[in-house]
Amino acid sequence: MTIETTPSSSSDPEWEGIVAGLLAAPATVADPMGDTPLTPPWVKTRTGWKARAKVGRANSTRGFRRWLRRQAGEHGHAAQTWRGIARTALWVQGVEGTQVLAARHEVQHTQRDYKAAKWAHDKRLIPGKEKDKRRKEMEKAFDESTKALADYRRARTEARVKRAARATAALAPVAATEGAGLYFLGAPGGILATGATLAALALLGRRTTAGELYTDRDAKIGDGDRMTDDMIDRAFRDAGIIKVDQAVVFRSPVIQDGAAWLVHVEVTGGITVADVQKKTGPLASALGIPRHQMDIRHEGREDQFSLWVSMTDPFGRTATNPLIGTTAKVNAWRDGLPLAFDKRGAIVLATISDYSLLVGGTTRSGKGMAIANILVGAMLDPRIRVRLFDGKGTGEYVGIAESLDTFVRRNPERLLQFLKVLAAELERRTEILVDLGVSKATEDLLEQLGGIELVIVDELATYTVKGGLNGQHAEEIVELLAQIAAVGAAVGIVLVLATQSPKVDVVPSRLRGNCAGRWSMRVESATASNTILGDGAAGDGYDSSKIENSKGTRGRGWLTTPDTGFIEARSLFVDVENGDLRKAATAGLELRQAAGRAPGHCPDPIEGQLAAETGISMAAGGPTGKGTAVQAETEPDILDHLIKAATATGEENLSRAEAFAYLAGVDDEFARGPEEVDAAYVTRVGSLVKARLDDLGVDVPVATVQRGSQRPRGWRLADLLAAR
Ligand SMILES: Nc1ncnc2c1ncn2[C@@H]1O[C@H](COP(=O)(O)OP(=O)(O)OP(=O)(O)O)[C@@H](O)[C@H]1O
Repeated sequence: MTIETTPSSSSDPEWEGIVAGLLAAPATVADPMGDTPLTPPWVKTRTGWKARAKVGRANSTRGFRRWLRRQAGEHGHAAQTWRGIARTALWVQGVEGTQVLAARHEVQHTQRDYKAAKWAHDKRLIPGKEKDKRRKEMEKAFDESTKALADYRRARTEARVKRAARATAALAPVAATEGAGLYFLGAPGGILATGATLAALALLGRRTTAGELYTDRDAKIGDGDRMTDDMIDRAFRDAGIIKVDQAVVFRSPVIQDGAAWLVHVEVTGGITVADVQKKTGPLASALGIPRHQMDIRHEGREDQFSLWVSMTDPFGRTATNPLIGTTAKVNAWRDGLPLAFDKRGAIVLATISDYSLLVGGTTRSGKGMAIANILVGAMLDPRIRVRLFDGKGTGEYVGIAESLDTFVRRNPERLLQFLKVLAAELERRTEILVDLGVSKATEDLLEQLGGIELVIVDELATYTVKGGLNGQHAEEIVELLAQIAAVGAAVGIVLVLATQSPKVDVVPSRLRGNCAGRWSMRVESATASNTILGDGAAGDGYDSSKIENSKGTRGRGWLTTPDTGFIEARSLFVDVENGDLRKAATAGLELRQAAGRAPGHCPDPIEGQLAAETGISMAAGGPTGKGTAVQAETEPDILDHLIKAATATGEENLSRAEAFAYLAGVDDEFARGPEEVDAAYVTRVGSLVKARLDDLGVDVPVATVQRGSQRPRGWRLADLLAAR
């Protein structure tokens, strides 16, 4: 099973619209002087405008978020405006206040001196000469006090005049703007003018008290900022990916990809993409976003990659499996089955041609959904024989049993019998390839090999735990699963194994190692995550225990294959409860009927062999149709006997002699009487078979079969099954 991703753009109607617009756009107008701006013509088409509007909307949202964040600090616009008002008030106040204060202080001082001189002068019994002196001192102090008072009054008046002038200078433009606004535009004009005044005040207050101007040099994408070369360089340094003397080389400008940013970069100095991927966590925090909003994708060279950063949670949405509602055939071998979507919204396709897949996750993490996606796709490729072993044993898949080539519920013994037959089938197919001189099945060889075998085992723990139910088969089951997983895909036999107990006793490392596709949904611990993804994966940052436990994260997980490496993905949605899976199964059954391959109604070497060995075929859920490996209540009729006998021959047909011999063993009526001669016996038993078939209301055409050099008459297995 190979996992590939296809850009969702191929299925994105918007993108298709853009491409259509591009094709429909008029040819570029000649520009011999090369002086018109380089604007691709599609930009001016309807779809072009729509795309620009989308980008514009995203930018406005970002701008608003950035503005909101700025408001919280001292660079906020409200803080700026207050500072502007305070600064203007301070300017209007001016420095004259100090002079007024000094003059007032002088007045108080001189008045105190005058009072002291007057008191000294007014004393009695002072000799005349001294009295004169004191009078002169008193008069001098009085003059000084009067002068100081005059100076103070002058300073005060001067200060008032200057303040009034400055206040007028400050208020006049405000009043003029406000007046003009109201006069010319009425209330909206008044609002506009107020806005202008506030903007002017914000401009005056744009420096903080420490003199700093607002700068977004340290801003992060998470702060609502646009991604820039500078920001990426800084983030790489902060995350410790590059050193001070190293730089990130930009192979493209930073472009906007819907609600995300995309840039193609190169790292130097021996750093590889793997090194960068291991630092995803620190890099994401340097950019101020959760790590699942960032995607680093290898691009050809070891040092080149694309960096994609989303403003929103890429897995915060569900995406429905695009095959829901389809009844047309799909080519699972060549095109793949839609399984999940990745961070960039591309559909992840699983092509049933290269690897087996192991899916793990705790209960309610979305394993069932992963299997539902595989089933939906597999149903629509009638070349696939879908064989489902449900270890949970619930009724989950009973509704689609009719469309399954094998359906068995919770029966380790049957799985073991099945795997033994499948291992023999694997050998048979390998021999065919060896004879043809090829190492791997191709699409052209599929028919010759016997189609594609897709074996789904849901809840491995039922089958692989030694101490579990029928634990005596566990060792053999694990060994056979591991062998088939290792080489099966090359001959068209693919396993999908799911477990909700990612422990080594459920998934031994040998089994995991042979499943090259691994998908771990949310698990409880890093060890459990490693049990699915491989040792050391959690240490490298691929850890499914870090996926949050919430409804919105169901179906999310880490997926790894040799083609994609580790990618984070969320399974596509199949509304099982509302019958999506059933609809796909019905469509699948119709496709199989049309191709003469309906489960239980066509030769099936594996179930045929098992029926011969055990007496029960589990095609379409077995005799009960519910996946229980027990014989149906009713007695087998003539048709059952003939089908069983035809399957047992291994020739896919049955001669009359073989049929009579078989029937004689199961029903006394068909036994030869002691006196009966050959001709009489053949005539009697031949008529009896016909009568029994007539009783059933079926008509099985008689065919010639090859037995050595003889060509006796008999029946084909396909005809018998069709009659059934
Ligand atoms: N990709 C997805 N998108 C939306 N919903 C999902 C997705 N995957 C799973 N869910 C929802 O999560 C729930 C659990 O999913 P599911 O039954 O597949 O989990 P599980 O691991 O198989 O659980 P259990 O072990 O109990 O069977 C279901 O209701 C399903 O609808």
